[in-house]
Amino acid sequence: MKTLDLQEIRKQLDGIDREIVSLFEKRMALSGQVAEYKIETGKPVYDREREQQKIESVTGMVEDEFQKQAVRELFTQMMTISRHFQYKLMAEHGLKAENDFRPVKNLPANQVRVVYQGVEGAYTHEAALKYFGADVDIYHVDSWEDAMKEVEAGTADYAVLPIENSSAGAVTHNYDLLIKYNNYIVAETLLPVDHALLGLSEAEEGDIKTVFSHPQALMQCSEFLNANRNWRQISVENTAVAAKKVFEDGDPSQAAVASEIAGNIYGLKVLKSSINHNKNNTTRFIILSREPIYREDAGKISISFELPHKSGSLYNMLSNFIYNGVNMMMIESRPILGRNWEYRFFIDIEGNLSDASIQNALKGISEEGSNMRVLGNY
Ligand SMILES: C=C(O[C@@H]1C=C(C(=O)O)C=C[C@H]1O)C(=O)O
Repeated sequence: MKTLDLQEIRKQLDGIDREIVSLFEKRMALSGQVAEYKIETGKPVYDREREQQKIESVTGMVEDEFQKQAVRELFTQMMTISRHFQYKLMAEHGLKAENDFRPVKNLPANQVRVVYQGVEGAYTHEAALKYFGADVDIYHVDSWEDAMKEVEAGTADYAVLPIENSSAGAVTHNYDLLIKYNNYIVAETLLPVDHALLGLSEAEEGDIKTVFSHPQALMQCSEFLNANRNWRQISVENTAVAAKKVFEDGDPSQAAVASEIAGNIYGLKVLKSSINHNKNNTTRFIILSREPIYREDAGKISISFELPHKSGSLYNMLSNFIYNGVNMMMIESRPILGRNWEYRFFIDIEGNLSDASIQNALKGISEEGSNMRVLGNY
């Protein structure tokens, strides 16, 4: 008896679904006609007001609260799909998201000037040497922000900045600087980071009372450092500055957390090597240029955008990747200054700015989110 009922109900469901699919196809065909109109008139795909009216009108057609919510979700999804279809048609007409980026075979490398924050022996210095080699003109400034300014002003061709560490996570301040300055990420380099506890030549581990380093390095070694409860941990601008300070103060109760290379440069002894708890500790550094260029074979794109403080807005934005088959590699959010509890998102995706699928996804995000920026393709 029960099986018979189920079969009967399912037959009815099948009939309704056939109608839904046929209506959906008709709806999409009309959406295609709207796209043609938009191509001719230069109107954008996304019409926020029309979508709001549509949601109000269709939710008004049902009484029950559960059904209202269901109809809202259903139509939000249908209109999202309809927009993606329109972006696709626009791209086929050669209408893509505008950007100033130029593809290049190779990044300019002749007689370039490279800036980093810190002093000699800082990890960023190592990263700059690793990426550019020892033959280019590498100099340093006091802060990450100064490094960004040097590039924006044209005093340096490239800046090297840490952006993410495999154990301590994002270098959040540098995400904010990516927004504040109009520089572009043109490359990245990974540097294994192995911290040592460094002291004066006459010092022993038992003498130590104060440890200086960059807060990121203190975090990466927190298990070791926190096991020595009587040590005071003090933050300074960077690890090499810490090493320099310990040498200059000449106090055997002081130690620095920095690389063994920095220890060599500043004449310090290794009291204990490899004190970071993650033995694969690696920092990702980005290379910035004021020129919006990308290597033809670049495979990763960084973007940022802001979203209305509304349920589902991130979910809807990410559908631009899903519908275009774009793989997302990383997402990070930062508070927007002056707008409490609103966030700016930073996303890395796989792809090249010349890919049609990427152009489609970016067109969608630039229309539907606010202040979308392509930070670089590298
Ligand atoms: C179809 C249109 O394009 C988009 C999709 C909509 C829809 O599918 O109903 C509504 C508004 C637009 O964001 C349109 O402008 O009417």
